[in-house]
Amino acid sequence: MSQDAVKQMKQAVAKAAADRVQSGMVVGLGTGSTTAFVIEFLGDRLRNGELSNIRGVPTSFQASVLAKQYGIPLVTLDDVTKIDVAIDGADEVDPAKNLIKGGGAAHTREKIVDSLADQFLVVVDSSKLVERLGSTFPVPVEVLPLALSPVSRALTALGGKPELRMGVKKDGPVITDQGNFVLDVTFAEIADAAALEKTINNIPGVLENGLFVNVADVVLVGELVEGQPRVREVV
Ligand SMILES: O=C(CO)[C@H](O)[C@H](O)COP(=O)(O)O
Repeated sequence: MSQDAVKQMKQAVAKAAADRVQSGMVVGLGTGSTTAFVIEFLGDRLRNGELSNIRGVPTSFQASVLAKQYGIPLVTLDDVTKIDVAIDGADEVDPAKNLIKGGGAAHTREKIVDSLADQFLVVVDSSKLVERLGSTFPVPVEVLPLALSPVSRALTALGGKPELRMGVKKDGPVITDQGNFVLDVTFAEIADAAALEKTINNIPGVLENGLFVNVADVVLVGELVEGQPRVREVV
């Protein structure tokens, strides 16, 4: 599929999600290329007066920068007791709306914000839909640097193949917004994603992993039908 086709799907689903936000809402702002369009469309709606008084809770440095650029006031988790909706992307979505996230190394903050929201709305293009989690994307695991070796051994003992995520346009490993490393862990098969999510998080030195089981409420999918962008909801 061409880059342009993927962009059209991402823009269509981002617009549909941004259109669901109402004035006065506190909105969790996800990370990635699809949510970048969501933030842009929210900014458009604020600017043209369609929307007012929203506040954003960013899930990453990227989301903060974009929100400031598009005029969305930001708050922290100390400032609000309620997030009305969180809008975030995903790397894989299974038929039960379970996810793998963390392609942008932001899954730790994303899981906090997305889990707190009254509604967690996932925005993906159709290439992200899979029958089984782990079939196209490894499980990202954020790890404290000092625990890299023992955590890698523990993940290998679980049947995974951990690989330290390396930077692009940077020598050395990716450093998360919290100052940690990311291990991308490939599993031959993930039979029980809920159990694996808990097991990985129980390894000392692991901050969070990218399995999001029973967190998503709504999944919107951007697709191209006969060359035209269309959005549908996973039911
Ligand atoms: O989990 C994420 C970042 O940690 C992203 O939401 C995920 O990688 C999807 O990104 P994109 O919208 O660019 O495809």
